Amino acid sequence: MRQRESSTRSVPVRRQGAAVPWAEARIIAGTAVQPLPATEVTVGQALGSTLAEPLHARAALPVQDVSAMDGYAVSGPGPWTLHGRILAGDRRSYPPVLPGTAVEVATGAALPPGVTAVLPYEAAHRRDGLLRGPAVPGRHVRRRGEDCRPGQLLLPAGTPVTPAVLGIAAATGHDALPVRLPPSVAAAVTGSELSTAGLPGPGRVRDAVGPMLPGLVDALGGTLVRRDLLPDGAEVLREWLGGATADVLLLSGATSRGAADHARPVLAALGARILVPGVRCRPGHPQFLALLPDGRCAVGLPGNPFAAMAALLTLLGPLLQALAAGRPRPVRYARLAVAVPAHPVDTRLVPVRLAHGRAAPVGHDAPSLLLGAALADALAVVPPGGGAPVGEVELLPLPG
Ligand SMILES: Nc1nc2c(c(=O)[nH]1)N[C@H]1C(S)=C(S)[C@@H](COP(=O)(O)OP(=O)(O)OC[C@H]3O[C@@H](n4cnc5c(N)ncnc54)[C@H](O)[C@@H]3O)O[C@H]1N2
Ligand code: MOO
Repeated sequence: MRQRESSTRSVPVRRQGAAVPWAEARIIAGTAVQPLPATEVTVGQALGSTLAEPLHARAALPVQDVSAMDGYAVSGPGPWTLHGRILAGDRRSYPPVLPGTAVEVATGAALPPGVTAVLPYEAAHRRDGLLRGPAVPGRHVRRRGEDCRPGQLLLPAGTPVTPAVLGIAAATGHDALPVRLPPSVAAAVTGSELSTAGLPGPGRVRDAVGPMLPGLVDALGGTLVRRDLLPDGAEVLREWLGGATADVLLLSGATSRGAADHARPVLAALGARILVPGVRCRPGHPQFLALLPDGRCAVGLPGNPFAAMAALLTLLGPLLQALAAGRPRPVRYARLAVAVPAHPVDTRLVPVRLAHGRAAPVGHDAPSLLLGAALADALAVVPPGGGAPVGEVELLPLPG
């Protein structure tokens, strides 16, 4: 398995209302919205957000010459006579270390002028009041600014704020960071047959989409701030859309063209423009992307649970990336362990396990069933074409 940057391609013109090829649907989602406004938060609050501006070092690291080892800071060739001890954090000012003398130092201790090397305890011998050992000039001395200079560009805007980013920001003197917070997502899971507890039974289907949403949204870079289970009905959906204030709205179920499938007509009545009317993929072809008059997007997820997951990974990822103005995530590829038949015209999203750089299909991938996805590490993107795919396929990683 290896990684590549995703490429930017132009979107061809096509018949209005027709389902869109999978890759094109993702490009449309990734260009449908403007980035959210930037905000300043403390370093402690920034995890999971995206840098809105480049991060520069506010100070040199290290800020002064320091020892990289516990031992003796020596001047010139040995043997040396030993004078005093300096610990990390010691703010007293020490006189220069003269040739032929040494001072005991802790790792991180500031080195006085005149030090030419640090001799670790393990390499030092003390006898007859003298210190001896191999002190190569410059060895175990960390010079001021050798890790980074003040003002140095450390990270570009668009970098996801990970634990390491918090650490380097704090180390170079930042207390607050300009970021774009993870976009907020509100979801309406629709279906009068759905229940949230107990056994499924005649006319009762346990909601399998709702429980997936927090983890999937989080893995794609957003935060699920609201999740409601709604009965079928145009009015209830209209009311929900009117009250949902999140950056992105998700509707699961009701995406198709049946008597209880209200999502598209309700959005049309609200003045939404359908950007992606359907996606040429399996499962998940009834998914859609709509642009509301206020500039927010609504994503329609098919009710079948594995189809809902496939749709979420297809459209929500690029949409959240665009809202956060995040740098493109590396695209992962792997070779399929066995030949997987391609569909003549639709992209297939196939649950696979990864081992030894190969992707092996796990089966159990009916649109209504999440067992394959639960067994899998990723969904393999098998492009259309009829014959068995050759070479590598793109992977959509699954959280966990
Ligand atoms: N005439 C057509 N019918 C259908 C088409 C089509 O193209 N033409 N597409 C089929 C495909 S593919 C899918 S997927 C579904 C999508 O349907 P909806 O999004 O309208 O969803 P529902 O009809 O409400 O439900 C479909 C199925 O999934 C079950 N479901 C719904 N929500 C959940 C949930 N949260 N947890 C578990 N199961 C859920 C629901 O009970 C139905 O069995 O349309 C096909 N029909
Ligand atoms: O495409 Mo549906 O989304 O097969 O289950």
